[in-house]
Amino acid sequence: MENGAAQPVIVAIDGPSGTGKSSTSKAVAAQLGLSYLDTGAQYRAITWWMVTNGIDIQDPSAIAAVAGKPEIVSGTDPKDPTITVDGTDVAGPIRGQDVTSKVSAVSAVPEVRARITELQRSIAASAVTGIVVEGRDIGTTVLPDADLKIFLTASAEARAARRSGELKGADLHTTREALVQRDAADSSRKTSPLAKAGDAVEVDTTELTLTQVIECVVTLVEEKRAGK
Ligand SMILES: Nc1ncnc2c1ncn2[C@@H]1O[C@H](COP(=O)(O)OP(=O)(O)O)[C@@H](O)[C@H]1O
Ligand SMILES: Nc1ccn([C@@H]2O[C@H](COP(=O)(O)OP(=O)(O)O)[C@@H](O)[C@H]2O)c(=O)n1
Repeated sequence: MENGAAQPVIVAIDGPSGTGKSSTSKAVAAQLGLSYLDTGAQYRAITWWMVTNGIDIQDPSAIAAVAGKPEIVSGTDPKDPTITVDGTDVAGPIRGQDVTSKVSAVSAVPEVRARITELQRSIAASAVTGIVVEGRDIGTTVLPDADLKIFLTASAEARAARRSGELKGADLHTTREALVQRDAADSSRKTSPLAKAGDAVEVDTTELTLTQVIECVVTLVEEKRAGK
């Protein structure tokens, strides 16, 4: 389109846990009038369903056999993102320790990834003004043609401190160990591991405030839109 009629803009934000993906993505999307998709919430939601239905998390073939069953719906308003499974609001339970400790095993199963990836692509394709999609494999696998790809990083210490702050004073060492372990599992799985796309812009957020990270990403999106 020419003369200012904006094309939908697709922004992929990837990175390990606690680098600021969710906070940054929501703020950038709200500021720019874009939709927002938290793909981690979708993997957490399918994990919640597996746990609730007594599926053996150690058995990839058992997970694969039922991967198509739960209906996962994501609300993409950055000011009020929602997530339901078969009509039940699971926004609270998916953040619990039980789901967090099992999500890497469930999300490593190729049938789970195929199902969720298809859902993510259809949500992105239907975003009228565009969308900010955050996760682990968005730039590499889900939306390889995204207009802008960002890869957020931060030291394990900074990420653990941020997370234990959220978990109301959870032990820093335990939080750090769990986080590093989950990153290792996510980075080493065979199917679309956590990885930086070759054409992604890497932003180390260790020494940046959240406001600085948001400003940085908004500027990058605006530069892209201006055709720089
Ligand atoms: N640059 C930053 N500096 C300090 N705290 C941050 C920064 N970015 C995010 N946070 C805080 O760290 C926590 C984790 O951020 P979040 O956006 O959920 O990360 P992710 O989605 O990558 O796991 C949140 O409490 C958030 O407010
Ligand atoms: N695109 C994605 C997003 C999340 N995930 C999985 O989902 C888990 C939870 O993601 P999340 O974004 O909610 O995690 P946090 O960064 O919030 O801790 C990750 O640890 C991955 O196992 C994935 O495999 N691919």
